[in-house]
Amino acid sequence: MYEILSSISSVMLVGDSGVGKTCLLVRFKDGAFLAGSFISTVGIDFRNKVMSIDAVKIWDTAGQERFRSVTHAYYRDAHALLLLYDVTNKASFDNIRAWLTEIHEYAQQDVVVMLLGNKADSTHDRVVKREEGEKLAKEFGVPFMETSAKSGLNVELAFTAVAKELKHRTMKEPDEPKFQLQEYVNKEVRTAGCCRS
Ligand SMILES: Nc1nc2c(ncn2[C@@H]2O[C@H](COP(=O)(O)OP(=O)(O)OP(=O)(O)O)[C@@H](O)[C@H]2O)c(=O)[nH]1
Repeated sequence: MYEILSSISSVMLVGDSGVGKTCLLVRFKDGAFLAGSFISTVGIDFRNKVMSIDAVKIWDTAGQERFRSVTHAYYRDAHALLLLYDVTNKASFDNIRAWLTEIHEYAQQDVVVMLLGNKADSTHDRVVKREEGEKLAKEFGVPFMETSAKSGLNVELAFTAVAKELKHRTMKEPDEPKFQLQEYVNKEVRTAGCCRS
């Protein structure tokens, strides 16, 4: 147990309140969707999961502004950040720039950041196109995919991709080629409505 915990990667979920951070974590950890009433995270919470690639400790942060000072303290210990917006909420997408500024301010310089457009199952309520997410991610040089905590779309992939990147960084032989995170994501990603199993 100690060995697992000593090599554990720390992944933090960040983004506006209500974008689905807790649901994404629960979907990944337990394979279930938290339907029903929305209970906002207070401060910070975490769960551990042992994946085939590595063990990860996932920090679920509160999106509400009033808890921001609590979460700032945890940024520097994060190896990877999954930054979420909600495809049905334009403001959460517009706030991504502010989140990235905050990440640059508080997180480690070499932190792995991945942008996730969550709630991709909500076709009727969608207000942010996948292309807009792709464009923003390209602008900031971060990998991107859409996810759904409800359907499970790309949830495992989001965590697997960052875990692979982190593992590669620590285990890499000097002459080994760099792991191409975006290429891996592009190859593995599924789009909403797609029926591949
Ligand atoms: N349709 C749909 N609804 C989702 C999805 N993920 C989360 N939700 C719903 O969105 C609401 C907010 O989800 P949470 O996971 O609590 O949001 P959060 O980002 O953790 O919010 P804070 O804790 O306040 O920061 C809940 O009502 C969820 O049921 C998704 O992928 N699809």
